[in-house]
Amino acid sequence: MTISIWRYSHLTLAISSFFFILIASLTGIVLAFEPISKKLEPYSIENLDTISVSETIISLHKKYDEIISLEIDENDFIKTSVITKEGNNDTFYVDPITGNKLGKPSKKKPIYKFATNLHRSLFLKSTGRFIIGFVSLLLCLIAVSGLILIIKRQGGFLKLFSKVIKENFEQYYHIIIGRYTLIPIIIITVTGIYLSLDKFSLLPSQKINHSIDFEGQKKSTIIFPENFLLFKNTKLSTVKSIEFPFSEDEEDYFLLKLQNKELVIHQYSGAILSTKSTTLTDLFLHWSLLLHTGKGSYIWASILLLSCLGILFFIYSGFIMTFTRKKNSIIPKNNIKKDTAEYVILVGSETGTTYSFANSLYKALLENKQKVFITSLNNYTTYKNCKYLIILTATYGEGEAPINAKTFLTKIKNDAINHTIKYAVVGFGSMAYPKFCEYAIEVNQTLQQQANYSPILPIYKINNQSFDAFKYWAIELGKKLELDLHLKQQVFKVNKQYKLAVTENTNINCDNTFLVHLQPSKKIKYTSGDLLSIRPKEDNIERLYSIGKVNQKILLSIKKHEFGVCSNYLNTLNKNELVTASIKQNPSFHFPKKAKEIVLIANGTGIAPFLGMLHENHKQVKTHLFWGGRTEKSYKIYSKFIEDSIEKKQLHNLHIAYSQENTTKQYVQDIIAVNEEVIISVLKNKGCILICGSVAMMNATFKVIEKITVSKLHTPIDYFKKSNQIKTDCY
Ligand SMILES: Cc1cc2nc3c(=O)[nH]c(=O)nc-3n(C[C@H](O)[C@H](O)[C@H](O)COP(=O)(O)O)c2cc1C
Repeated sequence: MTISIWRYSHLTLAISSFFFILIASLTGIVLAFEPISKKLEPYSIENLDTISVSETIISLHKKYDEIISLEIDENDFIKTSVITKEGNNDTFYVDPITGNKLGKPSKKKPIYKFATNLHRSLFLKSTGRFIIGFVSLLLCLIAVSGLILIIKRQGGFLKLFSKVIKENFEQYYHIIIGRYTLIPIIIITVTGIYLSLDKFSLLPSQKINHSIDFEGQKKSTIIFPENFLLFKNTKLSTVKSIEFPFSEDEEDYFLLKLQNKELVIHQYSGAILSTKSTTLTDLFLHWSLLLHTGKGSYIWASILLLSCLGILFFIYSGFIMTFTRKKNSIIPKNNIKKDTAEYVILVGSETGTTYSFANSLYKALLENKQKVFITSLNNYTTYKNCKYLIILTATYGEGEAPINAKTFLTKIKNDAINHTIKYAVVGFGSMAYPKFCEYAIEVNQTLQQQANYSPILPIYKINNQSFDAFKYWAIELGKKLELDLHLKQQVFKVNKQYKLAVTENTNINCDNTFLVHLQPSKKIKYTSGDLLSIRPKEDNIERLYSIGKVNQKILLSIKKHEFGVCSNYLNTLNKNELVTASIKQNPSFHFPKKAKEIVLIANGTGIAPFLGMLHENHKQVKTHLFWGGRTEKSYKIYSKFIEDSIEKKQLHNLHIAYSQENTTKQYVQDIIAVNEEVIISVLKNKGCILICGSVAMMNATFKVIEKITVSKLHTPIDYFKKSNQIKTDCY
């Protein structure tokens, strides 16, 4: 079964029961406080396993005329009903050793009464009870389908608790909280269903019937109850309740309810007249009540409370995820028939973002007066006049097709075309996954093997939905097609914008690189490794720069590109000029707080976040920096930051590779290979490796590290990536 069937079921169940689940969780939160507050009352009796029923009867008889009943609840409070020496009926919590009255049982507070009624039956009596029971079942199914989704997403049951790749806040915490609340939620729902079945008398009969033969009983000598052997040997910890004989009639008896059985006891001889074990139905009912309500345990009640809060978060995050997916997945309405189109855009998407890219390409082609048809990959069919097939697709699971592309490969393999079609494939994926853009690669390979298909451009892979990268690809496509493809980004959400003043802007060096120092106009939260998002007025396209935090200022290292709108804009800024930008938190690329040894690897401008991290390495954690640049002059621009860190013992080893300095070119991966002992020691000692810079450098570095981990640590590099010991921020 595909992930999407489970996702569909999860979503449908959640939407259909959302309102009732919301009420049940809100009231559940209120009700969870009841057992907690009860537990805080001062009536709990300790060491019930050392006090016998006899001792209790003796002490109560000393103080009161008659005992009617004794009850021990889940909080170890002992409630008794007595007739006092003054002849009055009284019910209170009692101390079994002294017989002293401890306090009166309090009445249920109105808020709890209200919440209980709403929680149990929505104030609708039997109909409400039925709805709530049914909703418990739905919630249980939602939890189970959620579990299956997580297992599928993580790549198997054993990886259930392995690292979750963060796509966005809602998705990430939906999974993280889901993993921890899953078992309590299943317990809440199963016990809820059981309690409902009981209310509708759908459980096997649970009444215990004692049959007592009083005729067969001999007239016995009178023994006082406190001297009954059974009462002497029975400790209060095993007792649920005792009903005392109502009158002196010999046919009136003691009814002793223990945790696992019920006994009828002759009131004069102490003989056991009948014993019946508690039925399984009764036992389950008892446990269902305790587990569903949290009675008797404030730890469990607190877990129930947190689970209800978790459910509220699932409602919120589920809603946001669905809404975003729906908003992203809008395919424009085609205004021509499929067989008229010369351009066909096929989209493979699961959560919808690829559609927004496809839409901007579709609009750009329309603006160029081209005949375009757009649809999803699964809808692929014949296109009579198609000259160009453009495929934009995401990758899911472990390198698999997204939901709306599952049938595409089979279809295209079985479809012979009799005219030439030029094609281009763009893969959307994330480098955080081992099989980066794998499905797009498969699509591209399949097209390569099909007769009559020829590529316009080689496959192009986009990491983390970079619109910049897509725009660049569109320019290349435009050149081939002799069209001006001006893509406009759909902007959904712009983070909070801040004004930053330029405090320093260096001259460009031999590599066209410069440093900008920016001072936020008010206090904002950021750290080295976070990203600064700038949208220049010219094109409003977001550019992301990795931040180094140095002396409470933002340090950016930027390479000026000849036609780069943003890099040229930043390069022309003078001191005190203001830049408008926002911060994108990037917690997966912060300086590790706990690692004992750290390796930082960068090339070119990728060093910027590391300059900040070294500057803030106040604990002087052992740190090695590997940097690759072109020449010694390239290094100059960073030297004062690095030398300062070495002096302050915030950087312990520096390794530099120059690619243009000597006759033999040296790259950062080469100096890593000759310093393999550093990599081994860091990975072995649960240290961390951070890589920042170009994707080409990252891939070359991965190859070298993989060789080291396999040969020296007998572990594939993926293990360290998944355990977060290797982190990247590459572009
Ligand atoms: C559960 C899950 C699995 C993913 N697996 C991969 C993968 O194996 N390879 C990859 O490159 N990207 C993977 N991605 C990233 C998506 O392909 C990427 O975020 C893409 O831009 C999403 O596009 P969409 O919103 O159109 O579905 C995965 C994302 C998720 C949520």
